[in-house]
Amino acid sequence: MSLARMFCRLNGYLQPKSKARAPLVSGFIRTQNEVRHWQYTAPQTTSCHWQLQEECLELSYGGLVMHFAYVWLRDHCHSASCFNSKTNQRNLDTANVELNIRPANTRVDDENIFLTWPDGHVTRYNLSWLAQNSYEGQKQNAMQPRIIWNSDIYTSAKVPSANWDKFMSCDDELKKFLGSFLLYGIAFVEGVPPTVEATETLTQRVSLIRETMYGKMWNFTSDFSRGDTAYTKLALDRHTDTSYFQEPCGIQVFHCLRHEGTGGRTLLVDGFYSADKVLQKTPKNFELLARVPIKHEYIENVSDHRNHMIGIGPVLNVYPWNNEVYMIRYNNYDRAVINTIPHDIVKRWYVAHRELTTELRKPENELWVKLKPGKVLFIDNWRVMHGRESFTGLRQLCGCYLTRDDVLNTARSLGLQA
Ligand SMILES: C[N+](C)(C)CCCC[C@H](N)C(=O)O
Ligand SMILES: O=C(O)CCC(=O)C(=O)O
Ligand SMILES: [Fe+2]
Repeated sequence: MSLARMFCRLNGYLQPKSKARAPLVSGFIRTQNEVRHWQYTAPQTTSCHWQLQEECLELSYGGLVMHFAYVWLRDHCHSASCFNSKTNQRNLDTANVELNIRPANTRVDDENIFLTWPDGHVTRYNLSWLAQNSYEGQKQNAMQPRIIWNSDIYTSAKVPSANWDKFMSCDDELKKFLGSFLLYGIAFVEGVPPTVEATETLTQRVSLIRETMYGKMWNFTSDFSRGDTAYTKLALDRHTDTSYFQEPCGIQVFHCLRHEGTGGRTLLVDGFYSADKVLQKTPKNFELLARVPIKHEYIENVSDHRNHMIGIGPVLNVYPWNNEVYMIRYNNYDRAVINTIPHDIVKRWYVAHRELTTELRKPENELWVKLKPGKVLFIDNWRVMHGRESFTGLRQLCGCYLTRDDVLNTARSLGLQA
């Protein structure tokens, strides 16, 4: 199949199937149930048929017809000399594999297929392993299960908060917490002691903390101690943080330790939900937001703090192979001068940006919460936008950023798909 056709196929399956899908979940982002439906299940039968074709091995097993390129098969040999099963690393030098290699001999037993290569080396492939790792068995499983939400969807899901004691002592509580975090992009823990230390202890159960120029744990008020509007009492419109990093921080944690005054509620908006709306309504605007590179910038010059950060990338970051949005950079405060695209595209980009903003600002998409001492909020900063209402009085907010890979690692170690 040509590469162009492959992308066509992938994109085809991303097209919103407006009639077929459940109304409250996304078309291009599949729901947990749909994913379950697609997941590879263990074969009912062990019978296997194979055929050596010109370029590949055709294998039919467990209800799947699969194709494996010979060079792929040689590269994926897990014999002791080709693969170190202690480190799970490849020993074989792929560059030494003859690109047109073909097996000289083939045999099967109940669970395996054995290929003998021209130099006499024998590879054993477990049939279930092949099925699980085949393109045909894997392709529909590539997306992260997630439920995109507006305020109603999230509220009626009644996602329970985790409880501090259980969270710290019981892996199952952590697993439930991370499960809902992965699905919704936000999750809460309640009953946490209102201190920076407890907040740090809590987050370290989930991940390594990502240290930035704001420090490791931060604890701030409206004292303008840093050159950023976050350190004032002003309202902040919905945004993602650290859009000025080449890799924006994956997760943000907030714990309001104190507030003696009014206002200061936190606003949360699922960016993936709005991106999906743009994709459904005006695909060409989605395309512009996904292709036009935009700079974000953080220039700070106060007392000891001298920082100049630049991050460049589209507002909607999509995987090129399936067009799935995996990260949004949306911060109108920190967006830098646009000088890398010609004026006619600039105008079209503003139109697209306006459509996304209109979606993000629809009141039905806004989830408002008042953070209180004891209630810790985790936000997927690649997906869910946050903002705040202006406030009066003393308000102290602590928190940190987390490294995304470590959060996902913890989720996987507990048996979640991440
Ligand atoms: C969270 N903390 C107060 C430490 C930093 C705030 C960073 C604010 C910046 N404008 C941004 O959106 O990234
Ligand atoms: O004060 C708040 O609630 C949040 C401010 C903010 O956007 C941030 O610190 O990233
Ligand atoms: Fe922020």
